[in-house]
Amino acid sequence: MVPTPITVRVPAKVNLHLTVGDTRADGYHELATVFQALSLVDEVTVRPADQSGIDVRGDGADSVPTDSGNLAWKAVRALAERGGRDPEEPGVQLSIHKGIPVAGGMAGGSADAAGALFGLNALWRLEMGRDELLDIAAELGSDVPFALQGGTALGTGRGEHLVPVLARHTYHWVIALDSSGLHTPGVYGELDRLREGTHSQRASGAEPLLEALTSGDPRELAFLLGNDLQAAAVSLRPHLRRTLRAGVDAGALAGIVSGSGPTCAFLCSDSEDAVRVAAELSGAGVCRTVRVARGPVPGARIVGDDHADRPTPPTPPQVHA
Ligand SMILES: C[C@](O)(CO)[C@H](O)COP(=O)(O)OP(=O)(O)OC[C@H]1O[C@@H](n2ccc(N)nc2=O)[C@H](O)[C@@H]1O
Ligand SMILES: Nc1ncnc2c1ncn2[C@@H]1O[C@H](COP(=O)(O)OP(=O)(O)OP(=O)(O)O)[C@@H](O)[C@H]1O
Repeated sequence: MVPTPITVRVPAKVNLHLTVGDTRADGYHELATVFQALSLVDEVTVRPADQSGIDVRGDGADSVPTDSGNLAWKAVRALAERGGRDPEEPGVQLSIHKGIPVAGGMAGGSADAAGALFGLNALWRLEMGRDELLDIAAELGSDVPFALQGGTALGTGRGEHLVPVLARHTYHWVIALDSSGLHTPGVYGELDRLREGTHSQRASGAEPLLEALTSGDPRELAFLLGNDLQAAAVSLRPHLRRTLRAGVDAGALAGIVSGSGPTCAFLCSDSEDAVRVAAELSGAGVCRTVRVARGPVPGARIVGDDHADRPTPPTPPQVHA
């Protein structure tokens, strides 16, 4: 019997808090970050095929590689290696539908890699558990483990060590997409450059923000959003200053550059406010387009299968019950 294709939905992320520490010997920066998964998603479909291939549709699809440079294809190879399979025998067709902006600082490539891992684990019946998938994910990129896990989580190391944060409340966001992407290593490099010879300001610890997440009051959270990479993204794209101001002028509680940017995320009081802010921001001419999103949402999950097929982990430790 030919296995049916499996489609996995995977969320974008925003860093509610991101402290960038020193550069490590391996070239990565030590991070302390709080991720939140948003309802802006990519869908990754995996199906057996005579010849392996990748097709990409949706927003920004033209700038996504369809060869071995695609992070989702690297995930196929990594999973095959770990599972003792030949990824070409039989082949795999990966179909990616992009809803997450490409090179936007919302971990779109990481989401696709997580989707490929999760989908193929099911398609190939490898039955790898959560920890093994997270381990492979971390080898692929710093943001990939969070795309698998979703929700809200504290990330340390280079961002790959996760502790889930229990956030019972839903937050409403407006996402402003820029006309072209930013290269993540370039943004870290710009931060290093800005910091050279200065005692630059670093975001303070994440504890107050974790505290605010337990209250569920978006006003408390808005006050504590912070991203060390924002200064670097704004330095590379000075017009982001105007975008950030326009979102707040439109009625958002606060605006922040998402990760390495250039996407900006605006926290709003409630869903109605988010729709109002999105409409006004869209008319302000400061970004390519806007989206409304909510968070937190779950990590990678098979479409049409909300309960089964997720590797069931032992309950992980949680910050702030
Ligand atoms: C900006 C964030 O999205 C915040 O969550 C992430 O730190 C980036 O994660 P990512 O895109 O998965 O990054 P990776 O693929 O692991 O690394 C890409 C490049 O970003 C820089 N990088 C990334 C993570 C980190 N902790 N320090 C770094 O300096 C390095 O130059 C690295 O070569
Ligand atoms: N599946 C993929 N989707 C998007 N881009 C990909 C993918 N695979 C490889 N890439 C390449 O990676 C680059 C960064 O893409 P991505 O959308 O992951 O950036 P990002 O969201 O800023 O990443 P992050 O927030 O994790 O730093 C793109 O310019 C593209 O060339």
